[in-house]
Amino acid sequence: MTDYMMNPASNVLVIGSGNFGTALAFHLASLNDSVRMWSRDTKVVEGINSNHKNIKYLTHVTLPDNLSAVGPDFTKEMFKTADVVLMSIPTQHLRHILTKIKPFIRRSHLLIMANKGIENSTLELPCSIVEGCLGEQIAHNTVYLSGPSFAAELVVREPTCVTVASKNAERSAWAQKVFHCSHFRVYLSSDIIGVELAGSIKNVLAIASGISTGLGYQSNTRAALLTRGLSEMTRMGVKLGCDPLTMCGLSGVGDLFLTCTSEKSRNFTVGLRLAQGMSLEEITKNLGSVAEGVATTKSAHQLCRKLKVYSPIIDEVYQVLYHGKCARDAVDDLLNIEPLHELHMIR
Ligand SMILES: NC(=O)c1ccc[n+]([C@@H]2O[C@H](COP(=O)([O-])OP(=O)(O)OC[C@H]3O[C@@H](n4cnc5c(N)ncnc54)[C@H](O)[C@@H]3O)[C@@H](O)[C@H]2O)c1
Ligand SMILES: O=P(O)(O)OC[C@H](O)CO
Repeated sequence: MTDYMMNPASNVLVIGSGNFGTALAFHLASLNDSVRMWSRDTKVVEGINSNHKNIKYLTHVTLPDNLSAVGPDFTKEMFKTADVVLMSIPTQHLRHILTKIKPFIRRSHLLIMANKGIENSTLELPCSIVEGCLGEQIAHNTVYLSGPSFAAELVVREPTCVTVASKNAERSAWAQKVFHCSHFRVYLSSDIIGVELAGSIKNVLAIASGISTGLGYQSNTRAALLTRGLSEMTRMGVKLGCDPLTMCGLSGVGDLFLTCTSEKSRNFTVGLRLAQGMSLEEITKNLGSVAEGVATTKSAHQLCRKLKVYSPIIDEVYQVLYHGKCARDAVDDLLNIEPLHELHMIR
């Protein structure tokens, strides 16, 4: 029997000390032997090690004694002592960081990716970026985590259910053990692309939902927007060979409901503020944290053109974000499209 099966507690290295990295590190520290968080910012590292606080993200949370910080350099030692390496870096920067840590990654590491998004320069999901940077074997063993999980709720131990997807069932089971506790449940999937695509596109739809709310539209409109958005996501998934049922899971409708209905969502907040007349530049500058949907909108719009997928909502969000289209005109144009058969181009 493999070591981790005998003793599920592990030494964890979390790369990325933002909201989600900090929340996951906090959770993992309660279940595992030791957790180290890597940050590119020396002051964040010092704050965690001297005061048990992250001075930039989730600043109110007191971090436990078995959680320490490392960085800004990467060293061989950090990886040698880790069983689990969890990445929580914004998708547009993932390739750069993976290239840096490549010499230190071993096959024995349980590598978990927690980011959501589609890379602008390549239109690739994180799973393709991992394969391109670290090779087929490591990609085969990597686990992708997604689902409805606000960082701020994880740190108050709100019951949360997520999905992990991997080509390697044993690694998924390991990840399940590493995270599992009474308030954090991990479901399994083998549809990596479906899980990652859903987690990326829901952020674009959350911007749309924020715009709709900001313009004063109410619950009927939101329900229609989410459902028609789900169709766009599903059409993309089907073209990419995913199981359409993945879109009904935690990483699909689960995260779609969460993110499109709450002001706790940064993507929803971006849409809300756009509708209130703020510029995208001003919004992203003041957010203090990444809203992946902003960059993903550009990639999703291009990907739909490439795949020849009908995507009216994604396209309108793209026009608002990148071509200065008035948000109200975008909603009017969506309301004026000719209704098709409801499941048009999905089946
Ligand atoms: N916050 C959440 O509730 C949540 C939940 C689920 C998934 N996610 C996903 O997790 C990922 C990270 O989100 P977050 O909320 O932690 O973002 P964040 O903006 O709070 O933090 C991002 C972290 O990445 C670091 N970073 C940014 N650019 C970098 C670069 N070029 N090199 C190295 N480090 C860099 C920042 O310093 C920061 O520590 C995103 O893909 C997000 O969609 C977030
Ligand atoms: O704050 P958001 O919009 O980035 O959403 C965070 C998570 O993705 C929710 O599952």
